[in-house]
Amino acid sequence: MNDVNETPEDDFPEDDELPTPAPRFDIPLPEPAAPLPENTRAGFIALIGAPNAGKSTLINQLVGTKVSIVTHKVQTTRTIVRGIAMHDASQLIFVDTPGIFQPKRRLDRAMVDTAWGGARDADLIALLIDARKGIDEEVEKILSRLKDIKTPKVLILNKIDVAKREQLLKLAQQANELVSFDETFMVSALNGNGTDAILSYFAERVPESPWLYPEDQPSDLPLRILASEITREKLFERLHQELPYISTVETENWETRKDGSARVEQTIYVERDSQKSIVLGKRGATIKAISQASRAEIAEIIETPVHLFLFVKVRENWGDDPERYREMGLEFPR
Ligand SMILES: Nc1nc2c(ncn2[C@@H]2O[C@H](COP(=O)(O)OP(=O)(O)OP(=O)(O)O)[C@@H](O)[C@H]2O)c(=O)[nH]1
Repeated sequence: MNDVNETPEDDFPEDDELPTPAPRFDIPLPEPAAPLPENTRAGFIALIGAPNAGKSTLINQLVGTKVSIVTHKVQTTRTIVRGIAMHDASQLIFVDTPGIFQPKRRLDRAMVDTAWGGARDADLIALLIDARKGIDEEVEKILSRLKDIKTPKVLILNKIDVAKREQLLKLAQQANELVSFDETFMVSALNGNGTDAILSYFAERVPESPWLYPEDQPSDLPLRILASEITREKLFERLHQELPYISTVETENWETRKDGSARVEQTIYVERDSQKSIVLGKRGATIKAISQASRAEIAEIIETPVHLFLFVKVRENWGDDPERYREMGLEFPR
Protein backbone atom coordinates (compact mmCIF):
# COMPACT_ATOMS: atom_id res chain seq x y z
CA MET A 1 0.00 0.00 0.00
CA ASN A 2 1.31 3.36 -0.93
CA ASP A 3 -0.41 5.72 1.43
CA VAL A 4 -0.95 5.39 5.09
CA ASN A 5 -4.19 6.23 6.69
CA GLU A 6 -4.14 7.11 10.31
CA THR A 7 -7.16 5.98 12.25
CA PRO A 8 -8.60 8.89 14.17
CA GLU A 9 -9.76 6.79 17.06
CA ASP A 10 -6.35 6.26 18.62
CA ASP A 11 -5.60 7.68 21.99
CA PHE A 12 -2.86 10.18 21.83
CA PRO A 13 0.00 10.37 24.28
CA GLU A 14 0.99 13.44 26.24
CA ASP A 15 3.37 15.54 24.26
CA ASP A 16 6.74 15.76 25.84
CA GLU A 17 7.49 19.34 26.57
CA LEU A 18 10.70 19.89 24.75
CA PRO A 19 11.18 23.27 23.18
CA THR A 20 11.70 22.84 19.47
CA PRO A 21 14.54 24.48 17.60
CA ALA A 22 13.46 27.81 16.21
CA PRO A 23 12.66 27.68 12.56
CA ARG A 24 12.46 30.95 10.71
CA PHE A 25 8.88 31.13 9.60
CA ASP A 26 7.96 27.58 9.15
CA ILE A 27 6.64 27.79 5.66
CA PRO A 28 7.43 25.15 3.11
CA LEU A 29 8.72 27.47 0.46
CA PRO A 30 11.80 27.50 -1.66
CA GLU A 31 13.78 30.73 -1.82
CA PRO A 32 11.48 33.38 -3.27
CA ALA A 33 11.81 33.87 -6.98
CA ALA A 34 12.59 37.25 -8.51
CA PRO A 35 9.93 39.91 -7.89
CA LEU A 36 6.93 39.80 -10.15
CA PRO A 37 6.66 42.64 -12.64
CA GLU A 38 3.64 44.25 -10.96
CA ASN A 39 5.68 45.46 -7.99
CA THR A 40 4.18 43.06 -5.56
CA ARG A 41 5.26 43.13 -1.97
CA ALA A 42 5.01 40.62 0.84
CA GLY A 43 6.26 40.44 4.35
CA PHE A 44 5.90 39.16 7.86
CA ILE A 45 4.59 41.32 10.63
CA ALA A 46 5.06 40.11 14.17
CA LEU A 47 2.21 41.35 16.29
CA ILE A 48 3.14 41.29 19.91
CA GLY A 49 1.35 42.40 23.03
CA ALA A 50 0.40 41.25 26.49
CA PRO A 51 -2.54 38.85 26.75
CA ASN A 52 -5.82 40.65 26.12
CA ALA A 53 -4.20 43.62 24.41
CA GLY A 54 -6.48 42.80 21.48
CA LYS A 55 -4.21 41.01 19.01
CA SER A 56 -6.84 38.59 17.76
CA THR A 57 -9.44 41.32 17.45
CA LEU A 58 -7.04 43.47 15.47
CA ILE A 59 -6.03 40.65 13.15
CA ASN A 60 -9.67 39.87 12.44
CA GLN A 61 -10.23 43.52 11.67
CA LEU A 62 -7.20 43.75 9.37
CA VAL A 63 -7.74 40.48 7.58
CA GLY A 64 -11.38 41.27 7.04
CA THR A 65 -12.74 37.80 7.59
CA LYS A 66 -13.17 35.99 10.80
CA VAL A 67 -9.94 34.16 11.41
CA SER A 68 -10.76 31.19 13.52
CA ILE A 69 -7.57 30.91 15.47
CA VAL A 70 -8.55 33.39 18.11
CA THR A 71 -8.13 31.80 21.43
CA HIS A 72 -5.21 29.49 21.12
CA LYS A 73 -3.69 28.60 24.42
CA VAL A 74 -0.68 26.74 23.23
CA GLN A 75 2.66 27.97 24.37
CA THR A 76 5.25 26.81 21.93
CA THR A 77 8.17 28.43 20.23
CA ARG A 78 6.64 28.21 16.83
CA THR A 79 5.73 31.26 14.88
CA ILE A 80 2.12 30.96 13.91
CA VAL A 81 0.54 32.58 10.90
CA ARG A 82 -2.53 34.22 12.35
CA GLY A 83 -3.88 35.91 9.29
CA ILE A 84 -3.06 37.22 5.86
CA ALA A 85 -4.28 40.57 4.59
CA MET A 86 -4.07 41.79 1.01
CA HIS A 87 -3.73 45.53 0.61
CA ASP A 88 -2.97 47.14 -2.76
CA ALA A 89 -0.25 44.91 -4.22
CA SER A 90 1.03 43.87 -0.82
CA GLN A 91 0.51 40.68 1.07
CA LEU A 92 0.76 41.16 4.80
CA ILE A 93 1.34 38.02 6.78
CA PHE A 94 0.65 38.48 10.46
CA VAL A 95 2.50 36.16 12.73
CA ASP A 96 2.38 35.55 16.39
CA THR A 97 5.32 34.55 18.51
CA PRO A 98 3.76 32.86 21.49
CA GLY A 99 5.71 32.39 24.63
CA ILE A 100 7.08 35.90 24.91
CA PHE A 101 5.34 36.68 28.13
CA GLN A 102 5.42 35.86 31.78
CA PRO A 103 7.83 32.98 31.71
CA LYS A 104 7.38 31.20 35.00
CA ARG A 105 8.83 27.79 34.51
CA ARG A 106 12.39 27.17 33.50
CA LEU A 107 11.27 25.61 30.27
CA ASP A 108 9.19 28.69 29.48
CA ARG A 109 12.17 30.90 30.05
CA ALA A 110 14.14 28.92 27.52
CA MET A 111 11.30 29.34 25.08
CA VAL A 112 11.10 33.05 25.57
CA ASP A 113 14.45 33.62 23.94
CA THR A 114 13.45 31.58 20.96
CA ALA A 115 10.17 33.42 20.66
CA TRP A 116 11.94 36.75 20.59
CA GLY A 117 14.09 35.34 17.82
CA GLY A 118 10.87 34.91 15.85
CA ALA A 119 9.96 38.55 16.34
CA ARG A 120 13.42 39.62 15.29
CA ASP A 121 13.12 37.71 12.04
CA ALA A 122 9.97 39.54 11.00
CA ASP A 123 10.06 42.42 8.55
CA LEU A 124 8.19 44.61 11.01
CA ILE A 125 7.23 44.37 14.64
CA ALA A 126 4.01 45.89 15.91
CA LEU A 127 3.57 46.24 19.64
CA LEU A 128 -0.02 46.43 20.74
CA ILE A 129 -0.80 48.08 24.06
CA ASP A 130 -4.17 48.18 25.76
CA ALA A 131 -4.47 51.96 26.15
CA ARG A 132 -6.82 51.68 29.05
CA LYS A 133 -4.36 49.59 30.99
CA GLY A 134 -1.28 51.53 29.98
CA ILE A 135 2.25 50.41 30.75
CA ASP A 136 2.10 47.88 33.53
CA GLU A 137 4.95 45.67 34.65
CA GLU A 138 4.41 43.21 31.85
CA VAL A 139 4.40 45.83 29.10
CA GLU A 140 7.43 47.43 30.67
CA LYS A 141 9.32 44.16 30.33
CA ILE A 142 8.34 43.86 26.70
CA LEU A 143 9.44 47.41 26.02
CA SER A 144 12.78 46.94 27.67
CA ARG A 145 13.47 43.90 25.56
CA LEU A 146 12.14 45.48 22.40
CA LYS A 147 14.43 48.44 22.55
CA ASP A 148 17.48 46.37 21.60
CA ILE A 149 15.85 44.81 18.57
CA LYS A 150 16.80 46.42 15.27
CA THR A 151 13.76 45.31 13.26
CA PRO A 152 11.55 48.33 12.41
CA LYS A 153 8.93 48.76 15.09
CA VAL A 154 5.59 50.49 15.39
CA LEU A 155 3.41 51.13 18.38
CA ILE A 156 -0.31 50.52 18.30
CA LEU A 157 -2.39 51.89 21.13
CA ASN A 158 -5.58 49.89 21.14
CA LYS A 159 -9.02 50.34 22.70
CA ILE A 160 -9.19 54.09 22.09
CA ASP A 161 -12.95 53.77 22.30
CA VAL A 162 -12.63 53.32 26.04
CA ALA A 163 -9.51 55.37 26.79
CA LYS A 164 -9.25 59.07 27.53
CA ARG A 165 -7.50 61.35 25.06
CA GLU A 166 -4.99 62.76 27.56
CA GLN A 167 -4.22 59.24 28.62
CA LEU A 168 -3.44 58.27 25.03
CA LEU A 169 -1.03 61.11 24.42
CA LYS A 170 0.77 60.46 27.65
CA LEU A 171 1.03 56.77 26.94
CA ALA A 172 2.37 57.38 23.42
CA GLN A 173 5.01 59.66 24.83
CA GLN A 174 6.02 57.28 27.62
CA ALA A 175 6.37 54.30 25.29
CA ASN A 176 8.33 56.30 22.72
CA GLU A 177 10.74 57.44 25.39
CA LEU A 178 11.54 53.81 26.13
CA VAL A 179 11.67 52.47 22.57
CA SER A 180 12.17 54.32 19.34
CA PHE A 181 9.08 53.45 17.35
CA ASP A 182 8.92 54.54 13.72
CA GLU A 183 5.24 55.35 14.04
CA THR A 184 2.48 55.38 16.63
CA PHE A 185 -1.08 54.42 15.74
CA MET A 186 -4.17 54.82 17.87
CA VAL A 187 -6.96 52.43 17.03
CA SER A 188 -10.00 50.60 18.18
CA ALA A 189 -9.60 47.06 16.97
CA LEU A 190 -13.15 46.45 18.08
CA ASN A 191 -14.87 48.99 15.84
CA GLY A 192 -12.16 49.37 13.22
CA ASN A 193 -11.33 53.01 13.92
CA GLY A 194 -7.86 53.78 12.66
CA THR A 195 -7.07 50.31 11.37
CA ASP A 196 -6.97 51.29 7.67
CA ALA A 197 -4.00 53.53 8.35
CA ILE A 198 -2.14 50.54 9.76
CA LEU A 199 -2.80 48.49 6.64
CA SER A 200 -1.57 51.26 4.33
CA TYR A 201 1.52 51.75 6.42
CA PHE A 202 2.45 48.07 6.44
CA ALA A 203 1.61 47.67 2.76
CA GLU A 204 4.17 50.32 1.84
CA ARG A 205 6.87 48.95 4.05
CA VAL A 206 6.99 45.22 3.52
CA PRO A 207 9.72 44.27 1.04
CA GLU A 208 9.26 43.90 -2.67
CA SER A 209 8.60 40.24 -3.15
CA PRO A 210 6.30 37.83 -4.89
CA TRP A 211 3.30 36.93 -2.81
CA LEU A 212 4.13 34.07 -0.56
CA TYR A 213 0.62 32.65 -0.47
CA PRO A 214 -2.04 32.37 -3.14
CA GLU A 215 -4.02 35.57 -3.41
CA ASP A 216 -7.47 34.03 -3.39
CA GLN A 217 -6.97 32.26 -0.12
CA PRO A 218 -9.92 30.49 1.36
CA SER A 219 -10.91 31.88 4.72
CA ASP A 220 -9.60 28.78 6.42
CA LEU A 221 -6.15 29.25 4.92
CA PRO A 222 -4.58 30.35 8.18
CA LEU A 223 -5.95 27.20 9.76
CA ARG A 224 -4.65 25.01 6.98
CA ILE A 225 -1.23 26.59 7.14
CA LEU A 226 -1.18 26.27 10.85
CA ALA A 227 -2.14 22.62 10.68
CA SER A 228 0.60 21.96 8.13
CA GLU A 229 3.13 23.72 10.28
CA ILE A 230 2.16 21.68 13.30
CA THR A 231 2.59 18.38 11.47
CA ARG A 232 5.90 19.55 10.04
CA GLU A 233 7.05 20.43 13.50
CA LYS A 234 6.12 16.98 14.78
CA LEU A 235 8.00 15.40 11.89
CA PHE A 236 10.98 17.54 12.68
CA GLU A 237 10.91 16.68 16.38
CA ARG A 238 11.03 12.99 15.67
CA LEU A 239 13.08 12.77 12.52
CA HIS A 240 15.39 15.73 12.32
CA GLN A 241 18.44 13.54 12.49
CA GLU A 242 17.41 11.29 9.66
CA LEU A 243 15.57 13.83 7.56
CA PRO A 244 16.86 17.29 8.35
CA TYR A 245 15.61 19.12 5.25
CA ILE A 246 13.17 17.05 3.33
CA SER A 247 9.42 16.96 3.35
CA THR A 248 6.68 19.45 2.97
CA VAL A 249 3.28 19.03 4.47
CA GLU A 250 0.17 20.18 2.68
CA THR A 251 -3.28 20.31 4.17
CA GLU A 252 -5.34 19.20 1.24
CA ASN A 253 -8.73 18.96 2.76
CA TRP A 254 -10.41 20.55 5.75
CA GLU A 255 -13.99 19.78 6.44
CA THR A 256 -16.18 20.67 9.37
CA ARG A 257 -18.45 17.79 10.25
CA LYS A 258 -22.00 18.03 11.50
CA ASP A 259 -20.91 17.32 15.06
CA GLY A 260 -18.49 20.27 14.91
CA SER A 261 -15.37 18.15 14.65
CA ALA A 262 -12.86 18.73 11.88
CA ARG A 263 -11.77 16.18 9.32
CA VAL A 264 -8.33 17.09 8.12
CA GLU A 265 -6.35 15.41 5.37
CA GLN A 266 -2.70 16.14 4.99
CA THR A 267 -0.02 14.82 2.70
CA ILE A 268 3.60 14.60 3.70
CA TYR A 269 5.74 14.86 0.60
CA VAL A 270 9.17 13.31 0.55
CA GLU A 271 11.63 12.95 -2.31
CA ARG A 272 12.52 9.25 -2.19
CA ASP A 273 11.04 5.91 -1.25
CA SER A 274 13.70 5.42 1.41
CA GLN A 275 12.56 8.62 3.09
CA LYS A 276 9.00 7.43 2.98
CA SER A 277 9.95 4.32 4.96
CA ILE A 278 11.59 6.51 7.57
CA VAL A 279 8.48 8.62 7.95
CA LEU A 280 6.30 5.55 8.24
CA GLY A 281 8.54 3.76 10.72
CA LYS A 282 8.23 0.15 11.74
CA ARG A 283 4.66 -0.96 11.18
CA GLY A 284 3.68 2.66 10.82
CA ALA A 285 4.74 3.50 14.36
CA THR A 286 6.46 6.76 13.49
CA ILE A 287 3.69 8.22 11.40
CA LYS A 288 1.22 7.19 14.04
CA ALA A 289 3.10 9.03 16.73
CA ILE A 290 3.44 12.10 14.51
CA SER A 291 -0.23 12.01 13.69
CA GLN A 292 -1.30 11.66 17.31
CA ALA A 293 0.86 14.51 18.48
CA SER A 294 -0.20 16.75 15.63
CA ARG A 295 -3.86 15.95 16.03
CA ALA A 296 -3.76 16.69 19.75
CA GLU A 297 -2.19 20.07 19.14
CA ILE A 298 -4.48 21.10 16.30
CA ALA A 299 -7.47 20.08 18.41
CA GLU A 300 -6.24 22.10 21.33
CA ILE A 301 -5.84 25.19 19.18
CA ILE A 302 -9.16 25.02 17.40
CA GLU A 303 -10.91 23.71 20.49
CA THR A 304 -12.78 21.00 18.71
CA PRO A 305 -12.06 17.30 18.09
CA VAL A 306 -9.93 16.59 15.04
CA HIS A 307 -9.80 13.53 12.83
CA LEU A 308 -6.46 13.68 11.13
CA PHE A 309 -5.59 11.56 8.11
CA LEU A 310 -1.97 11.58 7.05
CA PHE A 311 -0.69 10.36 3.72
CA VAL A 312 2.92 10.02 2.71
CA LYS A 313 3.78 10.48 -0.92
CA VAL A 314 6.95 10.56 -2.91
CA ARG A 315 7.20 13.61 -5.10
CA GLU A 316 10.49 13.41 -6.90
CA ASN A 317 12.34 16.62 -7.57
CA TRP A 318 9.42 18.67 -6.47
CA GLY A 319 11.72 21.64 -6.06
CA ASP A 320 12.17 21.64 -9.84
CA ASP A 321 8.51 21.44 -10.66
CA PRO A 322 7.05 24.73 -11.99
CA GLU A 323 3.56 23.64 -11.00
CA ARG A 324 4.54 23.63 -7.32
CA TYR A 325 5.76 27.19 -7.61
CA ARG A 326 2.56 28.27 -9.30
CA GLU A 327 0.50 26.69 -6.54
CA MET A 328 2.38 28.75 -4.04
CA GLY A 329 1.89 31.95 -6.00
CA LEU A 330 5.53 32.13 -7.04
CA GLU A 331 7.20 32.71 -10.36
CA PHE A 332 9.27 29.74 -11.43
CA PRO A 333 12.87 30.95 -11.66
CA ARG A 334 14.24 30.08 -15.11
N1 LIG B 1 -13.35 48.24 24.04
C1 LIG B 1 -12.50 47.55 23.29
N2 LIG B 1 -12.26 46.24 23.57
C2 LIG B 1 -11.41 45.59 22.77
C3 LIG B 1 -10.73 46.20 21.68
N3 LIG B 1 -9.93 45.28 21.12
C4 LIG B 1 -10.09 44.14 21.79
N4 LIG B 1 -10.98 44.32 22.79
C5 LIG B 1 -11.43 43.31 23.75
O1 LIG B 1 -10.33 42.90 24.54
C6 LIG B 1 -10.43 41.49 24.85
C7 LIG B 1 -9.17 40.77 24.42
O2 LIG B 1 -9.07 40.80 23.01
P1 LIG B 1 -8.29 39.68 22.19
O3 LIG B 1 -8.30 40.13 20.78
O4 LIG B 1 -8.77 38.34 22.53
O5 LIG B 1 -6.84 39.87 22.82
P2 LIG B 1 -5.48 39.07 22.53
O6 LIG B 1 -4.39 40.05 22.66
O7 LIG B 1 -5.59 38.35 21.25
O8 LIG B 1 -5.46 38.08 23.71
P3 LIG B 1 -4.61 36.71 23.89
O9 LIG B 1 -5.11 35.77 22.83
O10 LIG B 1 -4.96 36.28 25.28
O11 LIG B 1 -3.19 37.09 23.73
C8 LIG B 1 -11.69 41.01 24.14
O12 LIG B 1 -12.73 41.02 25.07
C9 LIG B 1 -11.93 42.05 23.07
O13 LIG B 1 -13.28 42.19 22.71
C10 LIG B 1 -11.02 47.60 21.42
O14 LIG B 1 -10.49 48.24 20.52
N5 LIG B 1 -11.90 48.20 22.28
